[in-house]
Amino acid sequence: MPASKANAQPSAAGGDTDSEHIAADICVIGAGPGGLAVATGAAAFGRSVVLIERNNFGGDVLHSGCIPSRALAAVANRAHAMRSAGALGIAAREPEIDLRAVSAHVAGVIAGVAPNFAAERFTGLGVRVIHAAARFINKKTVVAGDYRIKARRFVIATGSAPLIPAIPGLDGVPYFTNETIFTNQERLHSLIVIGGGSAGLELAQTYSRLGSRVMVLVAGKALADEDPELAAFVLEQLGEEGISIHQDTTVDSVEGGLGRVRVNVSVGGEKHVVEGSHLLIAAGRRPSTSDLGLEVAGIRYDERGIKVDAGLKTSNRRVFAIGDAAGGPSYAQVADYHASIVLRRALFHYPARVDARLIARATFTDPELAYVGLSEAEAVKHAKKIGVLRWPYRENDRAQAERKTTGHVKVVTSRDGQILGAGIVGAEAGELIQLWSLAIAKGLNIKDMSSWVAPYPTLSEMNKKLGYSYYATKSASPTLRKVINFLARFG
Ligand SMILES: Cc1cc2nc3c(=O)[nH]c(=O)nc-3n(C[C@H](O)[C@H](O)[C@H](O)COP(=O)(O)OP(=O)(O)OC[C@H]3O[C@@H](n4cnc5c(N)ncnc54)[C@H](O)[C@@H]3O)c2cc1C
Ligand SMILES: NC(=O)c1ccc[n+]([C@@H]2O[C@H](COP(=O)([O-])OP(=O)(O)OC[C@H]3O[C@@H](n4cnc5c(N)ncnc54)[C@H](O)[C@@H]3O)[C@@H](O)[C@H]2O)c1
Repeated sequence: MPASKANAQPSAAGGDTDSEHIAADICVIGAGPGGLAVATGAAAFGRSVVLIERNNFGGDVLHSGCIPSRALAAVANRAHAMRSAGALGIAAREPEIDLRAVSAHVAGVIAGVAPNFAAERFTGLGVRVIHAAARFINKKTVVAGDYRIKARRFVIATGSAPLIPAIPGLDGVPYFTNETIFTNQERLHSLIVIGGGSAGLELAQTYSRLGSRVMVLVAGKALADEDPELAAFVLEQLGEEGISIHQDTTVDSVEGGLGRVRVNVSVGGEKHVVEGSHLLIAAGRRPSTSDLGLEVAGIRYDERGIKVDAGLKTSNRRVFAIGDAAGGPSYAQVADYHASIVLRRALFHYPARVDARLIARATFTDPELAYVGLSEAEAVKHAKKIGVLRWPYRENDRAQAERKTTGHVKVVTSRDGQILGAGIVGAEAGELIQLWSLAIAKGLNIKDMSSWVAPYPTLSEMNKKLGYSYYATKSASPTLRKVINFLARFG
């Protein structure tokens, strides 16, 4: 998109006594990871950018998602390490947890990360920042506070909010969501979690390790979007830690009050009551699309999000939608990836399209669960014959040294070895998956995965050894297969 000289900086066009008129190349609505990445990229290429945020810069990532959940989990995991230190020869002990200090730690981490998301950082790049709620008033104009913005392109990056299921009685019972739980300083004696996705299970394990008795209620299967073979490791570990996970459970109603919650459920036609002191709703997301004036802007949407094509264009050709607002998988890296596509399209007219196979994801339970590319079930549809390779953590020397032997690496290939998908469940899975992300992005063959030298002893060696094990699957001789598999351990 060419930036006319007149538009090199957002300009006050005047003409209306009540509001300032601004003309810009790009107007971004929402300052979460998606919106900020678009604003940064467009400003870096000299485009005039208006960025509108109605709340805090940083969106869910900084205030109510990724960062506070990792910070709180860090405390919980340290507490768990103290309780389970016996295996390493250190006297195990029950940690004394000061929840006020924990809360200060979480706030401190947010404060430490906040400068990366601060409004001043973006004004410094030449972005014009408006603190107000944005709304379209026609197909070409957005109003925000006292401003009317006309732009060549608009980018909706308004994210999502917790989905609160229509459960009878819920209105009358206090509950946490991700927007409130991270500022909690109260001891949660027993926590009922409704929802068995990433958010529900990460928080279930965190609170369990902080000392709460935790029960998880799930409408279907827990971690239903993940490879069941890998998810089973996570569910088993949570079970071993005393978290009760009730799958295929219908929540009929909720009753009670502060410190005393009763959830009436049905499982296979039988009625049960689950009681706890507190309730957390982690039942999915609702895209933030209301009050945006999408109808007057001619932008189609439904309850899952704004409708976009593979290039993230909405039904209004001037407007893109990205990240959680555009439905699809809800991850910060998706919002960021979407931003890169919009930038290529809007700035360079490059016909970039979303390729879902490239998006790696990780659930940060212990063990972590990470995946990239096609699942085994999807791969079967994609390629007539597939190969599945596995490498267990217990065969890795570093995993043995650190007593982190739970889990395995699993890779799905085409018949000729093209890497179609990879999943890892175990320690540092979110880090280890990244090599496979690169392999898939670059179209590598599984044979390439044995052509590099890894430092010893590292967990990353598992990725390489799995590459070697491919040769064993190709050998017709059972003896040779055994030899290759044996040698792979030393490769
Ligand atoms: C508990 C939890 C943990 C998570 N952990 C992870 C994780 O570890 N890794 C990961 O990748 N993802 C994680 N996510 C998901 C991740 O937070 C989201 O996918 C990501 O924040 C989406 O980014 P976004 O830019 O689309 O929207 P958001 O981050 O939601 O930002 C949208 C912004 O738009 C603003 N806005 C909305 N409407 C308007 C309006 N009308 N006018 C002006 N501004 C507006 C909002 O105030 C907000 O600041 C987690 C989510 C939850 C709930
Ligand atoms: N590590 C990460 O990257 C990370 C961490 C947390 C959240 N997230 C993202 O944030 C989003 C929100 O996470 P989430 O776990 O809330 O959503 P989700 O959609 O992944 O899971 C929702 C869960 O709630 C259950 N559920 C829904 N309604 C229910 C009801 N009435 N009764 C019982 N169970 C019910 C579903 O069966 C499912 O298990 C997800 O899309 C996820 O990708 C990512």
